[in-house]
Amino acid sequence: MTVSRDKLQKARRWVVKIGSALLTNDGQGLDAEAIGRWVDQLAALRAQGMEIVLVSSGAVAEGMTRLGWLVRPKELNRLQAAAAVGQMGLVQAYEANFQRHGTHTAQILLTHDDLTNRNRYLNARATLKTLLEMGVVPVVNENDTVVTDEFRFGDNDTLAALVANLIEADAVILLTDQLGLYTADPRFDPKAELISEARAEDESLVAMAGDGGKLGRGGMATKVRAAKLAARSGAVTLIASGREDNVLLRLKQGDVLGTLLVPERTPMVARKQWLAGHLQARGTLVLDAGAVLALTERGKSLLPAGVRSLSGAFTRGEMVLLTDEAGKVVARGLANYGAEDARKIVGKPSALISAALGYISEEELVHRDNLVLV
Ligand SMILES: Nc1ncnc2c1ncn2[C@@H]1O[C@H](COP(=O)(O)OP(=O)(O)O)[C@@H](O)[C@H]1O
Ligand SMILES: N[C@@H](CCC(=O)OP(=O)(O)O)C(=O)O
Repeated sequence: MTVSRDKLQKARRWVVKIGSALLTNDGQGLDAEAIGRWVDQLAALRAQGMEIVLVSSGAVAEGMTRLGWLVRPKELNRLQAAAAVGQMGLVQAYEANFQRHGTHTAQILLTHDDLTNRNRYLNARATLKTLLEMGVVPVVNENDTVVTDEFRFGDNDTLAALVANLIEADAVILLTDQLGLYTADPRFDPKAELISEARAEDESLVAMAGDGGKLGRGGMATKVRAAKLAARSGAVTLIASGREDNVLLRLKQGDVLGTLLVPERTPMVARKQWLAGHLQARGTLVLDAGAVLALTERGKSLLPAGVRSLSGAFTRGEMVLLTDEAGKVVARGLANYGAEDARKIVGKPSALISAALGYISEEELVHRDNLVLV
């Protein structure tokens, strides 16, 4: 197994996207049996301790089937109406199948606006992370009812990548109707060859990736672009056929399937750069001298014991500044506890967290992986 495949295998948080082309069996309505098989695999991955966010297309296609429309309408309002009808079928299918495994699902409908507006972005992030903590599988789609041409993702490959950025997923799995990315569109070029691995930022991929089929929106072009977006926060992207037997389980086992697109920098470096540049700090933790040294010299996580005081109104998962006692910022990082709970545990040894709060999430207040030195 290559080093990069190993990264995919070790990844704990996956965003799995199932495209229209695959879900709707070429316009014959939702492929109920296939959905059942993907859900079985996702439930098995969850049972192995993985966190899964599902991004599912298919609302417009399923709506068209339910309404008896044979041709995809051009008018936005009719497309939106079809999506609203079809979304019911989509969530019913996932809910019923996950119920067989005793797993709850949650419907999340997002627009481009939701991910550019700071408050909505943070709320979407906190909700998704809370659902994952509770063992729920979020089922995400674009909120087709309210989007306008300027503010739509348009394709769910982009949405999947932005969701991966949002929740710092380790990998994005794009399931489609081809075995992966070929050197040219295999529908038109019989000599096209499957690419097993490439850099997500490799510009030559753009020329190879063509448009989608009659149901899908973006084809491989949007998948290649999505891989580049996902790479910003360190996620690897895997494009594979959802029709391969047990494709998700085999990927997790390390089987070499599909096309893997890896960030140029190591995922951890990319993720830290993303953290550093992207999120606005919502609070400040003042560290004692020992904690400053542990972070800056020894590469450690921040424990509650090393914090003298804190300010701000941050919630779990939000960015905080870490300063020394003179007020100099030494690092930025994502807090494992919200301000209210953090106040109850600062200065205390980790062994006392559970007594102070009645629960324990993590023994670190800010984990090393979520921390960037300034
Ligand atoms: N270089 C390429 N390699 C593989 N498939 C390609 C390539 N260029 C274009 N395609 C087309 O992209 C389609 C998949 O994208 P799309 O139809 O949007 O599906 P989805 O709904 O799964 O996103 C394939 O059916 C294929 O014909
Ligand atoms: N929101 C749309 C999905 C758009 C779409 O088809 O995306 P894709 O599967 O990436 O080609 C729907 O549910 O129909």
